[in-house]
This record gives sequence, structure tokens and C-alpha cells, in this order.
Amino acid sequence: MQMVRTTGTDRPALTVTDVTLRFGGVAALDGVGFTVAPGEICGLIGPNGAGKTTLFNCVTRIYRPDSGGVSFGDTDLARVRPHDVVRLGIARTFQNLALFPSLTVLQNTVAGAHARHQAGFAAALLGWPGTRSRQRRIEGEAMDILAELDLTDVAHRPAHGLPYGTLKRVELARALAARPRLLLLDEPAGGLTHAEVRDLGDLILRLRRDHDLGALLVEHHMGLVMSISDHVVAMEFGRKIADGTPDEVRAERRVIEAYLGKAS
Ligand SMILES: Nc1ncnc2c1ncn2[C@@H]1O[C@H](COP(=O)(O)OP(=O)(O)OP(=O)(O)O)[C@@H](O)[C@H]1O
Repeated sequence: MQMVRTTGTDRPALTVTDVTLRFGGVAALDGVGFTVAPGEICGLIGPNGAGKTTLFNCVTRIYRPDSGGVSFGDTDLARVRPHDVVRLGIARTFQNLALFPSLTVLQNTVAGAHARHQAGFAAALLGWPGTRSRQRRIEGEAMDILAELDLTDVAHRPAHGLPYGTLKRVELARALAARPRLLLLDEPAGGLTHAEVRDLGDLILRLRRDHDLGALLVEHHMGLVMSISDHVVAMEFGRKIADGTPDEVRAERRVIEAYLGKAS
């Protein structure tokens, strides 16, 4: 396995090169390639089954492509263990939320910060020597992130029972606590109200600016994707069918045929 570098290219690009991945007879990804430049918001769109989640799972190393590759800066992700991806500066949110229901909002956020350290969460829970002062510092940073996301009031409440829109922001807080350079956002608008989606768009733009990060955004909500993305990649049946600015992709005939007719 390749050593994970935590220094080096500070704002790496994500480069997906000719990635193919089959599940039995189905080519979930078929020669897909694109780049997310440093600091860029890249929207990834496509109808159900287009391959978006599979691509996400290749970036986070849940899956390994049959051929082609994914790199972050000059690091080939195929040579990085799945749990080390976050230490490279890539953090994700989950479509169906991946929070610990009985832990507080603060504890869930701190868990995200520990993901980037070797000793991690278990050491903190077990009270290993030297972890207490670091734990205090990490909690302080987590509280700052919660304040940014307007979550201070619920910091000490268990995740269980909080409104869905609030939990979506806790997911984002957990990912941000890992200090990513690239955020992978898996359908962040799913289940949100119109007002919450508008606020989410503003929030993603603000986080990009304040945290100097980029984002790969898998999303069915066309309004959100087209309003905040610098660059949009459209997929259908495992293939890339368009790649350009929101206006270019919106005008692309194959995208209109494949997708925009049934957009939200
Ligand atoms: N674990 C798996 N085993 C078998 N086939 C799979 C698996 N995961 C995905 N597929 C297939 O791969 C293709 C791409 O699926 P994927 O979930 O990546 O699409 P998607 O664009 O994320 O869809 P959605 O918008 O519905 O989430 C589909 O045909 C799907 O049925």
C-alpha cells in the first residue's frame, strides 16, 4: 500500500480516467473520465442507474475499477486503503445519512475529525494517554463547525429524533470535521423542502469559499446542481454523455433526451 501523504499538493485535483466497472453483465461504469479542478464544484447528474453512486464508490475506494483509475493530486487511489482516503483530504456525506443515532451532534462531528487521525475515535473513547488535550482541541474545532452550520443549539442533543433537514447538516458537519479539500456530496438535497434546498446551495458555496475546498455533487435536484456547479458531468447507462458548464450541459441534446425531461 502507498503511504498516505498529508502534505504536498495542497489543493489537488480529482482525476477520473477511463474507469470501467462491471457487475456481472452490467457495465455500471464504461470508460468514464473527467476532472474536478481544485476548489471547483462539479455536479454529477444522470437518471437512475446511470452509475453515479458506483463512481462515488470508486472515489472512496469502496469499489475498485476493473480498468482505468482515480487519482487525487499525484496519489493513485487504487493504492490507498479505503479508510485512508479521508486522510488524503476527501470526505463524503451519505444519501441515507450515516450518523450514530445515540451519539450527540457534537460526538458525531468529532467522529468525523477522528477519521483523519491514526489513533482515532477508539483511542479517545478509551482515554489513551495524550488524547485528552487533543480531544479538547478537536471538540473546540467541532463546535466552531457546528456554529458555522447553525447547529450550536443542538450540539448536545442525540442525533436520534432531530428533524431530517438538521441531520443533513450534521452529516455535512461530520464531513467538514475531517478538514477535506474535496467534499463528496451524495444527494444532499434529497428529502429537503424548497427553502432548505435554497439554503443548502448558499451553504455549499459559503463552505467552498471559507474552507477552500471543492465538491463533487451527485444530485437529482437540477435547480441546485445548475445554480451552484462550475462544471457538470452528465451520465447515462454508465457512460459520460456531456461535460461542460451548466449552460452547455443543459443545452446538450443527449442530456435533454436522457434526463432533463424528467428533472425536478
Ligand atoms: N452492487 C451492485 N450489484 C449489481 N449491480 C449494481 C450494483 N450497484 C449498482 N449496480 C448496477 O449498476 C448500475 C449503476 O447503478 P448506480 O447505483 O451507480 O446508479 P446511480 O446513477 O447512482 O442511480 P440512482 O440515481 O438511482 O442512485 C445500475 O444498473 C445498477 O443496477
